[in-house]
Amino acid sequence: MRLNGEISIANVDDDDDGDGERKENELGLIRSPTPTAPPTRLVVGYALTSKKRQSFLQPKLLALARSKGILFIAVDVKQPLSDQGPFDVVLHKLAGKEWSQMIEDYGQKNPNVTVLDPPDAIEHVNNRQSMLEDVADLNLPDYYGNSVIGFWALKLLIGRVTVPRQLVFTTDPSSIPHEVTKEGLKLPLVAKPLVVDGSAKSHELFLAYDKVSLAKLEPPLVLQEFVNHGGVLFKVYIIGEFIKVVRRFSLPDVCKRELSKIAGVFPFPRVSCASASADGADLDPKVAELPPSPLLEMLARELRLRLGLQLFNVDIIREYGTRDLYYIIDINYFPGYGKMPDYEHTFTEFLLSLEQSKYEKVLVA
Ligand SMILES: O=P(O)(O)O[C@H]1[C@H](O)[C@@H](OP(=O)(O)O)[C@H](OP(=O)(O)O)[C@@H](OP(=O)(O)O)[C@H]1O
Ligand SMILES: Nc1ncnc2c1ncn2[C@@H]1O[C@H](COP(=O)(O)OP(=O)(O)O)[C@@H](O)[C@H]1O
Ligand SMILES: [Mg+2]
Ligand SMILES: [Mg+2]
Repeated sequence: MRLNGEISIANVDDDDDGDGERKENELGLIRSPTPTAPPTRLVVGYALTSKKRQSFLQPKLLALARSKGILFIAVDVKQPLSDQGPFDVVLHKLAGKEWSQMIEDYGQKNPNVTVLDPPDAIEHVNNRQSMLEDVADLNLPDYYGNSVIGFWALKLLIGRVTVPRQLVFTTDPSSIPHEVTKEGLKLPLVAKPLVVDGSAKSHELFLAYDKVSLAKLEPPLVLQEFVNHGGVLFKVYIIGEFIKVVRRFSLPDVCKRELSKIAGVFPFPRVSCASASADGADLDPKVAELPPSPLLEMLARELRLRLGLQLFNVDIIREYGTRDLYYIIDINYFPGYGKMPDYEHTFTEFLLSLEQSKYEKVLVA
């Protein structure tokens, strides 16, 4: 922590590419980007892809953070982390074992630095099988004090959360039709690459209308039952204890008639990723109604603890025709926060809360 801003020295040449981010000088000292900048309270090192830097490190975030004494500094992934900084927080989303190992070692050697988030926790949600295991295991009665009354009150008041049935295939696509029949998975099915590695390919999904065509798919993949949900999904952004839910357009429902007439597997575009939000759209109120806040709060809290992550979002759909049956279909580490309304305020507050909790720990110790 730099409550006194003791290592700041003024140098207007600091921000040499004009992006508002702070740079280090040759001595590794951190300098204020403008002579009037407030004292440095928190130094955040970031290791992000250029796509992520563009979408996340927007000028409005950098400017607000700077006004609160938070500095963002690019990590040089080719140099040892311990030779850089010093950082209070390291924010990262990069693929690869080498980086994971580097950040893991750094976190262990520097327990005072907050690494957002631990690489093993990220790896867990980068696999479409393990990402949903924690949801499937959520024990709602336990959460509400193990009482039968609590369980029913919860179900009636705020709804049920589950995951679609799914199977994993790692080899031999020719066995898929038989396995799907044996396990009684219902058509249509969504085929998703097993591992999410940030590549476009890991988001190439298919909708399968018949079993025979499933043999054409390329493992490793998961096959997940498609759940009709009225074409709208809820993206629940989590930043520490903060939650924000938005509506996004999703795939349209598939009716029985359509299913009986069509055969094949069809790629579909990343509908829900489009920045066009469904929030202002003229939607059926039953489809548009947001999941109840207590449900989202419970889910976010429980998942944050179970997953060991502070930065993630969850894609939730509500089964069409039900008022309260929710399915979690996807969990993303460090998602596109840049599309979240007011993200710059939320993220800045979050970073300051990390500083505050460190400060409180020091006082207690
Ligand atoms: O999986 P869905 O629900 O579509 O959400 C995606 C994933 O989190 C992407 O991460 P990844 O590709 O690692 O899975 C992320 O891309 P980046 O992290 O590469 O930016 C997208 O950010 P935006 O493209 O900013 O929306 C976000 O919308
Ligand atoms: N089981 C499902 N039922 C209905 N629609 C689904 C299901 N799984 C995925 N979708 C649709 O496909 C989109 C992409 O799937 P998702 O699992 O979120 O993958 P990605 O990680 O690429 O976003 C979702 O936003 C939703 O529109
Ligand atoms: Mg998704
Ligand atoms: Mg995803």
